[in-house]
Amino acid sequence: MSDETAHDILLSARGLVRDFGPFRAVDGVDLDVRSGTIHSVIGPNGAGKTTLFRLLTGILRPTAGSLEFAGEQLAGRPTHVVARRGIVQAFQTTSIFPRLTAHESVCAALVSKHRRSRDLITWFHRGLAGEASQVLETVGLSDVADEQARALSHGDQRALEVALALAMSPRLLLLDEPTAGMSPFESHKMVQLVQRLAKEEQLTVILSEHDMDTVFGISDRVSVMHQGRVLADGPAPEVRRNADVMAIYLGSEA
Ligand SMILES: Nc1ncnc2c1ncn2[C@@H]1O[C@H](COP(=O)(O)OP(=O)(O)OP(=O)(O)O)[C@@H](O)[C@H]1O
Repeated sequence: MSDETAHDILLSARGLVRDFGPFRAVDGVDLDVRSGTIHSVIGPNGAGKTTLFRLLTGILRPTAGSLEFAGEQLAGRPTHVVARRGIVQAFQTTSIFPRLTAHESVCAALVSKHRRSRDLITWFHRGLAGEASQVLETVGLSDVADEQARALSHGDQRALEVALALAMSPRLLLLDEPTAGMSPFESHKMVQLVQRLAKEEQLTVILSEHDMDTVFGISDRVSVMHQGRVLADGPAPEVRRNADVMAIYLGSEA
């Protein structure tokens, strides 16, 4: 990767604000996310991370502020437009189609991307089937492609959620606590998957995560939120040494 590419800013938020009635959950957030990097947003419970993600994906409209993505202003645009531009969040969606197999689930996501009905003509279906298999291979689920989503292990269900997001061909993938509830082995696999997506698929990733070993093991850059604001922001090793950050975590984490 050239120096120039490494420093391309893919997403740039300025002064993002989100109020819920009189309460300001996100309070003037500036965020620059560089292309091809893994950027973590951390902070104690209630810091505003999930609300920030909802602003980035268009689920929530900002009360104020701007959001530029790949040179286009996206603040306030609806979520399907934001997704089509390339910002996609992996959600816990496997419960929606518990009886579909992993492969059928990804096919369904691809159908929705291609905006076709489920009654597909055969050639198109074959194309989708191949594409779905590739996506499952990318996330390491080829072996369980024909298992029902509800029968997969927790770790594999979370990998399937990533697969469903990848089916939308994102440029920027958002992951909210991707290792939550996982065993150490499953967490390790998820971390490897995220790293592979960034390196081999040239994806940019924003993730929110409570496990600090995961955060500092995986991230290029880290933004620390506290009470709706970004308190610290920079390369991961720098943020780790930041005394204010340490104080927040020592003060808030049990
Ligand atoms: N729809 C809403 N209506 C009112 N208040 C909300 C709403 N959504 C979030 N909040 C409040 O905004 C604050 C930030 O919440 P948010 O979920 O963004 O924090 P978080 O950093 O993601 O926390 P956690 O790590 O616990 O998920 C919290 O005080 C929360 O109660």
